[in-house]
Amino acid sequence: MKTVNDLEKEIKNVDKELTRIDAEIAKLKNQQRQLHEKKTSLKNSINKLKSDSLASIDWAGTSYEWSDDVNITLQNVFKLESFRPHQLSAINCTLSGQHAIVVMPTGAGKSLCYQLPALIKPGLTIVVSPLVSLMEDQVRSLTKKDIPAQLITSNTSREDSNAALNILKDKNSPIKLLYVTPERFAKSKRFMANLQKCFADGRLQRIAIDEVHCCSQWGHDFRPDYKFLGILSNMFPKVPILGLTATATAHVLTDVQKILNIQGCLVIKSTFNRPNLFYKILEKPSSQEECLTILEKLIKYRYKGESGIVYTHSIKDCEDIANGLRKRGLKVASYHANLEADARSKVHIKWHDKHYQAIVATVAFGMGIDKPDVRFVIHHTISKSMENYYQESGRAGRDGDRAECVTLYRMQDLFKVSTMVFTSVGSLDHLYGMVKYCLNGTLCRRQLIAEHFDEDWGNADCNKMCDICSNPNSNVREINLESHCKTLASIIENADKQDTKLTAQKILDAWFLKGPVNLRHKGKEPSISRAVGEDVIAYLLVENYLVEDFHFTAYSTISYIKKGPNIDLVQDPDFTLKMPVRKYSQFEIDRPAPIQIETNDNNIEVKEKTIKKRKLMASDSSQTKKSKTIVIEDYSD
Ligand SMILES: Nc1ncnc2c1ncn2[C@@H]1O[C@H](COP(=O)(O)OP(=O)(O)OP(=O)(O)O)[C@@H](O)[C@H]1O
Repeated sequence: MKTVNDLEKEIKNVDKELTRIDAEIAKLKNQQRQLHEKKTSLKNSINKLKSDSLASIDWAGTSYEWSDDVNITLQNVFKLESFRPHQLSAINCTLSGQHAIVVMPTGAGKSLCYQLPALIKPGLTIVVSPLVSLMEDQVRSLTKKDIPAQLITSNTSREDSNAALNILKDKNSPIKLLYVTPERFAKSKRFMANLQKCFADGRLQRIAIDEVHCCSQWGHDFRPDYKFLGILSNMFPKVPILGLTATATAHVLTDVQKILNIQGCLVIKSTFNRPNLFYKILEKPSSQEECLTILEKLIKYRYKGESGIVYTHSIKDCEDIANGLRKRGLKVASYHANLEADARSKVHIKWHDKHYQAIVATVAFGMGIDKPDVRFVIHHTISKSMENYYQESGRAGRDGDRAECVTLYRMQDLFKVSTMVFTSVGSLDHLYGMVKYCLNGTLCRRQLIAEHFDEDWGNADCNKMCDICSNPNSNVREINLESHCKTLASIIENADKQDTKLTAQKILDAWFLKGPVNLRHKGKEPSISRAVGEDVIAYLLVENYLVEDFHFTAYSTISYIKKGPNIDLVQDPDFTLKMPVRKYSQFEIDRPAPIQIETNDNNIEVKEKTIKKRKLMASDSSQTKKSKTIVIEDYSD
């Protein structure tokens, strides 16, 4: 008979064995993980090789069997003289029946890559597009060119929708492009059945998927219904898929190919630099009235007679600002998600036709704004990421002429946005990327955008088209942050002891010896201005010396500030941290903006529009001299 001791000994041995097995399992799991990683990396390498081998083909050639037709269609139907970079490659590739993803910046001309091929061969091109306004715009502009195009949206009447669905079945239908939302694939069995019929009849020529990054959760605009599009490549073999996006991060592109099941396809990517856009950060005043004055002056004087967009953070802001500007005599309209689809369409059209000078919008006014002459995009509040900022500001200057992207920044807006986005994974990092762009006072703004897209543009690529490069001689003052960090940490610790949470404003108050006496810093008032103090707090947040701590109340979310993981570094005697102090460069909000783009060699690339204006000016002898000067400041408007 075994004793308790014997049994306990046995348990110990079993435990030992279990520990050994656990260790073995952990080791095997680790090996398994490594093998999975290796497999993924090998698959990626195969896809990359496939993609590279496709890329080695001369897609921009002009000796394809369809090349003559392509050229004639470009000139006679689209009334365009020549292709923009990568358009011809995308067209030849998709006409060859290859899957491809085209990555071009906003306004670079992605639509032509599927609109033109649609006219070259018989059959129908399906265009998947996420937004009704985008589809309406495109169908409107195609119809103007006598290109037969149709759309089916949730706003389409039952009758029109039936007619549109019949296009898929009708072998004699003249329609060349049919625009649908991704929801149509996911939710309408009738649509899918008709599409299968279209394929069986050999009429399904191509599937173009606009804003294809919406497939990926890593993209900035994930739409669950886009995932459903993954079935298309198997369901319709040999029908080329052409994905188009302005989102270029490698992660998103790989993910999109995987979801659409077109790994190893040709990826055509152009640079993201938009040389005609001038980037500028303006200091945002604290009161709405002062903000309105800035917007009023910009729209009335700097952008006199020009079209633009003012992006706002919320529907309330959007309405308030639009009303405020209207009271100041400006022709503007608001655009946001609470407006009926019909009202939104009307606003869009009236803006397009210059009845409204500017649209004051939330980000609901988004993809597919096909207005080439947008001369300004003003962000009244910062975007939630650099990716979003690039897309939103990129709606300016699609015609290639100079346009301006102005962002009004102040620290408080960081919290307006963070309290709205913090629940989604990675959103704070994205927002802090945007804040870094605004806080930057030394690096070319274009360079910061380039880094975001894994590109490298030298200063020459900017040509003084940002507020930093256009003002290169300003002396940059740096301030040491070590003692400020310590002060801010002690303010937070002191409040903690009193069970009080501090917002950034309260910390600023305590730091500048304002607000409740018990929370105030015990030392001297800092030698910097409160505006620089705001930048210091924002800087320490984005660099993880401070962190936001979100709390819900019944009506809102509050962002309190706590010490961050890096704050302990301050204890190290060798610790140093410097922040360049921003200096706002001169920017005349009440005089017309320049209208030309400078080239590398400091000559002026006089745009067609400028030449026309110059000709007008030359007829007035008193102006003739001015028209010949090198730095052209055009105030003729
Ligand atoms: N080859 C070309 N020559 C001159 N203009 C062109 C050419 N291709 C396109 N465009 C014009 O450029 C403008 C922008 O084109 P498009 O709407 O296709 O851009 P996009 O890349 O699709 O932008 P987004 O990402 O916002 O959808 C349009 O006004 C279009 O007519």
